[in-house]
Amino acid sequence: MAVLLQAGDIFDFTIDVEEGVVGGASIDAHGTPLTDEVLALAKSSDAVVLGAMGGPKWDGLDYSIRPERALLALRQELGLFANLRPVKLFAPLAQASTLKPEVVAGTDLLVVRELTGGIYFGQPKGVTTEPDGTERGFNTLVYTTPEIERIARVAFDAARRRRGRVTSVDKANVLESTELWRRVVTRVRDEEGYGDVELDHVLVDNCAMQLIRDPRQFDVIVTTNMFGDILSDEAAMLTGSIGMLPSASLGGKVGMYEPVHGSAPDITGQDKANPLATILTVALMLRHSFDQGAAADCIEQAVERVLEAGPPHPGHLRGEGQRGGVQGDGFPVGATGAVGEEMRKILAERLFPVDTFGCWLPSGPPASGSLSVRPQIPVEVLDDDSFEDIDIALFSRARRSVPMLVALKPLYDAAGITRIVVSTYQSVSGAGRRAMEELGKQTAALFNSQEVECEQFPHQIAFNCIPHIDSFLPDGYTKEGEMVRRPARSWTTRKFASPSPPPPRARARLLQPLRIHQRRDPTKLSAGDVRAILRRLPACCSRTTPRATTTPLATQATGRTSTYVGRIREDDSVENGINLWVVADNLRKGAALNAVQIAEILIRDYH
Ligand SMILES: NC(=O)c1ccc[n+]([C@@H]2O[C@H](COP(=O)([O-])OP(=O)(O)OC[C@H]3O[C@@H](n4cnc5c(N)ncnc54)[C@H](O)[C@@H]3O)[C@@H](O)[C@H]2O)c1
Ligand SMILES: CC(C)[C@H](C(=O)O)[C@@H](O)C(=O)O
Repeated sequence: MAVLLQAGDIFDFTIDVEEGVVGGASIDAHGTPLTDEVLALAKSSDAVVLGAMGGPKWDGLDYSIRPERALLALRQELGLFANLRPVKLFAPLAQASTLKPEVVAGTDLLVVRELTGGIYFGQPKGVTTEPDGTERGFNTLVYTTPEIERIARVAFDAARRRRGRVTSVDKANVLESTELWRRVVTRVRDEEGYGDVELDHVLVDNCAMQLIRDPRQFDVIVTTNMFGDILSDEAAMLTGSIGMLPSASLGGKVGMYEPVHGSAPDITGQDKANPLATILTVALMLRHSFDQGAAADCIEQAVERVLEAGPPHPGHLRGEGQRGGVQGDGFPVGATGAVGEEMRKILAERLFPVDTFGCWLPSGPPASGSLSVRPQIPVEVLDDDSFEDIDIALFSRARRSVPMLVALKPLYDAAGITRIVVSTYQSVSGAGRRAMEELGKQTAALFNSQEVECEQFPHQIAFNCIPHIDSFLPDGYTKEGEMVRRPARSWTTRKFASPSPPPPRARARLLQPLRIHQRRDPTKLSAGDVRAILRRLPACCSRTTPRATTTPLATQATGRTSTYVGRIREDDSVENGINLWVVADNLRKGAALNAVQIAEILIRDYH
């Protein structure tokens, strides 16, 4: 949901989301895996995203009311006969597969699985008892020509958009129904104008072997319901984890989008499940059902960049919960402060590859209850010996200039900048946890008509804006102003102007909007040029608002890693001037993430 909402934010679309309960949760609540209401809701939607269902709790139930029946019923009721399962190795995960990297490198195939026929739905089926007491279980593998024709067309059409090659997988040497499958697929190719698509037939047992021998030989694999189920789980391991595989079930009016994996009951509640298959499934939905190809591309690129930034340990990808990369310890310093807390969250989110985490405090014992991390991690006081046997120590101070420079660097590279005039509006969070607590206390006091107490700030900060931050330097500027100027100066040898007016401390809790007047020389950039340059940055670095007049808001950036840039205008008060409005999460982007990203680069490039 968070990915969907954020994609909507960036690409300016809204998708109304309603949730329905299916599978085990529905059995528990309503005694049936799929209620009429939820089926009607699915039918009246434009698309359905399905979470996995099933688990040992319901395994003893009669087949007709098992959780998985909901899935099969939805597929059948929605007419979703074509299940597309793209199997693409993200390059950073070549090492994550249990197969050799040189075998899996370049894997990019599509399994087109027939989804509403075959042995899953064939009649008769069941378990009967013979007169002598012997039990007899049976299912029927049945396919009709129309069922095979329509899935063959899907495969040929898909191959035309890819590398033009279809491998049809069957068991025609033994099973009559799949001998029919082979004949019909060949006829569709020859008689329906798909002569440009290369077709070959492979027996399923051979295909299972070929997939792990040389996956690059495959482009599109089209196969029956059960073979598709099995081969796609096998193919998942080419990508490093079953937690990487999305799927789209198509064919009816409403598309359904399902990660390939199941409910992973063996890792329930352990915070180890890989969410990327579901995230990539949302991308497929945006592409196929909502014509939002750009948003889908952006999500897929974001996944790739996350994997590039810090290759997670293969075990963690597969849900084994190990961490690797650096066989040692990682310690954030000052980890109980606001920045430290944010840094710990980021380390966990990005599966930062170290064996163990600990936290250092610059001095004194941790205040009781100040560490709310789960799982509990050790906190030590920093001393002269602290760095012994430590692989990575993360230090961070809030850098007001970081978000600003994210936006300015590409403009500097493209056209040069001679002068920047900055007005920064900074949040209380930049002054640390105690300052944020003071804001909370003062706000509560004011609402209760009580006197406010000022300890962290020289003046009341709640419902106020203090027009300077930090102490004054002899030249009349503040230390905080210097913190904006200094990094910008070191970034380029050119001269930068002083912040003007002096940066005020605003009462917003978390965010740090920066307003930049920028003049550059010698190349002239229009507002459109600037927008185009910033749009080319990866979404995880910077986002421009969809319309020229939209101003990014503090609330938009809260908890996000991007720098948001909007209201890009030409400034006619100076030659070649540009005005930008830049917003970022002060703690996350300006302070905590930076140190973590630097550590990730160190591990990636130098470890
Ligand atoms: N679409 C669905 O709803 C769906 C699909 C497959 C299985 N199932 C159901 O799920 C239950 C468990 O089935 P299973 O164990 O055979 O298959 P599974 O896919 O749930 O798990 C197989 C293995 O892969 C791991 N795994 C699965 N998803 C993962 C993820 N996102 N990240 C990391 N590791 C992951 C699991 O921990 C497990 O070790 C069964 O009840 C089955 O019917 C549901
Ligand atoms: C849970 C089960 C019914 C389902 C299937 O066999 O289709 C699953 O394995 C899948 O791959 O989606």
